[in-house]
Amino acid sequence: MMDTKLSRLNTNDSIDERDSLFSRKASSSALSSPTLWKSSTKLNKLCGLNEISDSEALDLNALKDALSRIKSNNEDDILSSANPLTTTPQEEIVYSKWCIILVGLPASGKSSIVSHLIQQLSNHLLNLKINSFNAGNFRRELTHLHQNAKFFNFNNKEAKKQRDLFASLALDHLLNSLVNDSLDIGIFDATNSTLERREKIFQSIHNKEAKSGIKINKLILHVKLEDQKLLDYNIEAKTKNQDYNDISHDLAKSDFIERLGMYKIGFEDITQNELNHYDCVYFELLNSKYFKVLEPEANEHDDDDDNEDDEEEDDDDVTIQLIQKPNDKEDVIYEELNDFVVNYFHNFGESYYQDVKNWETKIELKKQLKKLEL
Ligand SMILES: Nc1ncnc2c1ncn2[C@@H]1O[C@H](COP(=O)(O)OP(=O)(O)OP(=O)(O)O)[C@@H](O)[C@H]1O
Ligand SMILES: O=P(O)(O)OC[C@H]1O[C@](O)(CO)[C@@H](O)[C@@H]1O
Repeated sequence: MMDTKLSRLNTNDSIDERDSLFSRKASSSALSSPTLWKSSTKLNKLCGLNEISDSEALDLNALKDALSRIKSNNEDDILSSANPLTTTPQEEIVYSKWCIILVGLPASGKSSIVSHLIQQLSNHLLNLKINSFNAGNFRRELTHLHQNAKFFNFNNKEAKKQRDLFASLALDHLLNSLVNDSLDIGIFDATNSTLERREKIFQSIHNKEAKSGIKINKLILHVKLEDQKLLDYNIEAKTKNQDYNDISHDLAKSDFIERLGMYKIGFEDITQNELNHYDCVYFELLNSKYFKVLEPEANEHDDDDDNEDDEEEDDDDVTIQLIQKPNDKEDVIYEELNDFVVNYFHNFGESYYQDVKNWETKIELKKQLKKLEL
């Protein structure tokens, strides 16, 4: 293990990516066309927050139909949420293929970090084809309705089936894009909260590699949030996302907190033992500030072997922790990914912390004003 000081990259763009992935409206397509769903009467009744309290069954056949449409329609890019993919044939560069699997509770910052990742890598790697595939966007686009917190209850078997289906639609779309070479890096943005889900993901990637003969590098990016102030800010931002259009702020907030509670109960943390079964790199980003990097070779080491002195966090001057120094890989994408996580705080996290601070100050001022008015 070794400690390293973070260093600033030249690119220090100011960022306000709040809800950028959610506010990007998907382009029109067969999938988003309302006519596809006209026959599904159940869908019309599904989970309006103000209307009904529980999740009802989705028409799974209609969704499977949607899946086959995705498979047969490659230019259908509705639900991926990044930059347009452009390449100039004469300048075409051959990159290795990567699937980045996000793991993390709702509002931990996954989608925000994904948009930062896309921004940085697109800036640094010429003609890189990178895109994110968000399971929540598939849910929203395919149902056009608000799912309330009950939909995220892990004991709700029907809802779980549906969530798994939306996730598999997103993953399928991602993997197809990788093997048909319309994509170099596919980012799978979902909570991916359970061991069962993660095993399915790795199995799907394995099957796709076997069928296509194309090597897909795998990376888990585990986004953790343990700072209550940051979480409060994120939850506030979440009340403005597409799940809560036309819902009052207070109702949206309490519903999202309930949703988060469901996920906290159902979430299965990634263990060393689990990682040992996957051939993947593992990055962890805690509070958008501290990180860990684990490479497959290092996965056999037990965490307990780590020297406790090395694990001290220095809040004033950001210290990062490397479980193992990454090998000198020649893969330019690997280098960039590593650079992204190592320098995340200086390039992106710092301005996010500033936003949170400003928000807190605003709230404090409002409180003081209210007191004066009384
Ligand atoms: N690292 C970050 N940088 C900037 N803003 C952030 C960051 N993390 C969280 N936020 C803020 O918190 C909000 C919620 O975070 P985000 O949507 O990225 O979480 P998420 O883990 O993708 O949530 P979900 O799983 O519910 O979709 C964002 O809209 C943004 O305002
Ligand atoms: O299928 P999973 O892993 O629960 O993740 C997808 C879900 O996560 C969320 O982002 C949680 O807020 C939802 O928008 C989405 O439906």
